[in-house]
Amino acid sequence: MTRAQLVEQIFQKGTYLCVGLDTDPEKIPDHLRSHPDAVFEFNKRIIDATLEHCVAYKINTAFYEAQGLKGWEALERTVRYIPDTHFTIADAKRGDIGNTSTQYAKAFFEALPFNSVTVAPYMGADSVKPFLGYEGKWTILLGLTSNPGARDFELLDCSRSTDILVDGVHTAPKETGKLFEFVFRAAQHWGSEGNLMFVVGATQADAFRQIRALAPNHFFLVPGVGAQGGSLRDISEQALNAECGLLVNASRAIIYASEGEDFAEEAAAIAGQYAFEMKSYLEALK
Ligand SMILES: O=c1ccn([C@@H]2O[C@H](COP(=O)(O)O)[C@@H](O)[C@H]2O)c(=O)[nH]1
Repeated sequence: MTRAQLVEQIFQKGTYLCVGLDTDPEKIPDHLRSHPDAVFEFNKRIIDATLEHCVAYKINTAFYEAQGLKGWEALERTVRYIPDTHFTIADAKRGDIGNTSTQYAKAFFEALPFNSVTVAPYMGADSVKPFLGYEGKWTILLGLTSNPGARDFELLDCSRSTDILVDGVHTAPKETGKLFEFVFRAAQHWGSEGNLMFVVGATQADAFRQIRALAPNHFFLVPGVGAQGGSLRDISEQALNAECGLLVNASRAIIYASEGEDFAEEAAAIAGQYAFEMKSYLEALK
C-alpha cells in the first residue's frame, strides 16, 4: 500500500486506528476454544466486527510463533483474510546482518503479503536496508518504545563526532542527543516518508512534540493506548500532521473487551469509541 493510498483510507474512513491481533489461545472465549482453528476463527470474527472502525491490523508474530506450525498457519490465514483496504503490520521486530535481514524481508513481503514489518534499528543501516528495497512495502523502525525499559538505552544521553568531508576538508561535527534521536536522524537517510515509519509509544507523551519535530512528515505507529494507559488525546494533539501521520494501535483493550460470546460485538464497540474520537481530531485538521 502506498502512502497516498493509506492517507486516502484514513480520511475516507475518518479513523487512524490499528487493531492489534495479539491472539493468545488461552484468552480465547470458552465457546470457541474447541474450534479446530480457534485462533483464526477468533481473528476472523474480530476483523469482521472492527473493519469499519480501523485502517490497519497489527499481527504480533510472537503470539503465533509460540504455537509452532499451527500458530504460523493461523498467522498466514489471518493476514490473507484482511482486505486490501486495510494496512497490515507484521510486528516481528526483526533486524540482523544484511543477508539475514534479506531473508526476514522475503518472509514477510514475499512468502507472506504483509504491507509492513517492524524492525529494530540497533544493528544499523545494513540491517535495515534490505527491508526498504520493496516497492509499496514499509519498514517500521523502533524509535522510542512504550515500555519502561526504553529508559535503559533509548533515552540515554549520547554524543559522537563523525568525521565527514565538507568542501574537501575533514570535519567532525558533534552530534548530541538521546540515543533514540540518533535513530530518527540517521534512518531518514535510509528510507523515505513513503516507505519508513517509526514506532513511538503512547506512554511517551512528553516526548511527542519533540519527536514530531525530528520527523515532521513520517508516519508513526503508536502502541500503548488502552492496556498500557497512553492517552489518545495527548498523542493526537501533539503528533497529528496534515496527512494524519499516525496509526494508533490498541490490542488487548479491543480484542479482549469481553470474555463471552459477545466478544466481537464488544471489540467493535471499543474500536468504535476510539474511531469516534479520532474522527473529531481529523476533522479539526481541516
Ligand atoms: O513500543 C512498543 C512496541 C510494540 N508494542 C506492541 O504493541 C502491542 C500493544 O498491545 P496492548 O495490548 O495494546 O498494550 C503489543 O503487540 C506490543 O508488543 C508495544 O506495546 N510497545
